[in-house]
Amino acid sequence: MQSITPDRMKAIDTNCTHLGLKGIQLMENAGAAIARKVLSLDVHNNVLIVAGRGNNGGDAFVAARHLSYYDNIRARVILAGKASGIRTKDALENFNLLKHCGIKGLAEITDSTQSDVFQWFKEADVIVDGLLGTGIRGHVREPEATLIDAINTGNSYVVAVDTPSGLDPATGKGENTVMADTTLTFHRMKTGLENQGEFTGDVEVINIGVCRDAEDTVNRGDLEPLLKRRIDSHKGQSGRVLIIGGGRYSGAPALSAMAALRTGADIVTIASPANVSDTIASFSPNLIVRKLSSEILHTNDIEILKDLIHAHDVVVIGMGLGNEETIHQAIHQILPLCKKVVADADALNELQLPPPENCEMILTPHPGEFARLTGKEVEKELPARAKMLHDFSRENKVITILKGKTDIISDGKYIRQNYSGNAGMSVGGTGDVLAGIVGALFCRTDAFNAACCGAFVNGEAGDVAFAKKGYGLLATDVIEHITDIMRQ
Ligand SMILES: NC(=O)C1=CN([C@@H]2O[C@H](COP(=O)(O)OP(=O)(O)OC[C@H]3O[C@@H](n4cnc5c(N)ncnc54)[C@H](O)[C@@H]3O)[C@@H](O)[C@H]2O)[C@@H](O)CC1
Ligand SMILES: [K+]
Repeated sequence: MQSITPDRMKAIDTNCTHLGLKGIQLMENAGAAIARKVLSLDVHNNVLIVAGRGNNGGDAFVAARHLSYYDNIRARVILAGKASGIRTKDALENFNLLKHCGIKGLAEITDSTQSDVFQWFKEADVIVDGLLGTGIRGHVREPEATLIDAINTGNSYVVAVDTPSGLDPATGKGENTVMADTTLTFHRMKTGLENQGEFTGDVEVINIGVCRDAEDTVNRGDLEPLLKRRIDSHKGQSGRVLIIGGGRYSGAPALSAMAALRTGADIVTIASPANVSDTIASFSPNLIVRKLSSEILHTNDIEILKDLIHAHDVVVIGMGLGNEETIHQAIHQILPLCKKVVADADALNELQLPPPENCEMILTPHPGEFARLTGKEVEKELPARAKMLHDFSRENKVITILKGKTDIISDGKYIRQNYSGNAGMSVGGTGDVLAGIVGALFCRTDAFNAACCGAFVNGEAGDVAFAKKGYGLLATDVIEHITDIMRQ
């Protein structure tokens, strides 16, 4: 089973909420599993539950409630800080229930002078460590630091909730960290727990009932980290996208550019052949257009394009270019100059794969284009289609979004599906919109995440547009609703 980062786990948790599985349900399963683990130990008459003010503490409160059912167990709870400081609704609800559970002792610790309470550490057969989980940030502060020392000082058996408190669950590094005998981590192994050792003890992965779709499909939890922006960020920091398109058509690159702007890119430039550049510029005052020398994309323009490529983070190439040998030659010379590329439409013709070294490439084919790329008919059934996409992406070292009723995205390692979108989006131009969205996101995150979230945002914006316009929706309507999805 593959390990995941704490950030990925957070995205999966949030996706669960959006699918209708509440965090408090997962918390109940997590806490009940901790209690079962305590009950399985040979000696468990005195159990001390040490809880923080986040959801890791919430899991610990649930465990305390489950343990309080047994007359032969003296379950006592120490909260790090004051009850008024409990930060999440789920944790607070579970804390409040403890009043009704006959808990044998409940203390709120703010400093190390509460010596009578510290006696509880010495009396405990088992300590449940629910101080800090995947929400830990920076060096451990008080009162958690003192409580971690107290846990480590005694001879009790220590069960860590999700991760030993103090450990960085992404890297496995820890300074002031609980030394657990066993760690029960939830849903999947975390990257920082893989090398089970002095902090973690044995690590068990516990199923807490996460729905499959929270992990296998793209949802809000994947997108949310991309919506945050530093208040002091300045122009350019949120992404500079260069669109290379147009010549045969003028609308396509403009749609990509507007979509990239609405997705939050700071600077979007269109480099387009001379015959269409004025037309493209006339579509909107928001567009910056660089006129190229010829009527089609040509190798003569490579020097101009080289400077433009260096001045942007991501190149989105292909929309409306046309399908001629001169254009293919130009594209072959352009791609080695790029670090990050989204290749769509005409750039998918005669494309040489794998991409040049140091060029990360996202492809956005529809089934017809994908059939041309692979030289094979596209599988009709979803699992076979997904495998085909996975194998293609792995062999060619690209990230691919195969557009369809269900979009499938793969980087050759993982496969994800996107359910957002609707039949109204079969209208022309929505593919150009998708490429622009993906380009803007690719400035801010890794290629696979940009591809997944791009497909999701495009489909969600299309769904809002469909609710208003039905089958009359246009690609420009999808663009208008990108901001509904990209708002926090
Ligand atoms: N739906 C969910 O989100 C679920 C979360 N679960 C649990 O929730 C945990 C994550 O919960 P949270 O995101 O609330 O985070 P945590 O409970 O891990 O930690 C957040 C709390 O710790 C404090 N804190 C952070 N860094 C600190 C430091 N360096 N020193 C002292 N205090 C610090 C914060 O101020 C906050 O009060 C997981 O590890 C798991 O145990 C489970 O209940 C399953 C479901
Ligand atoms: K913990």
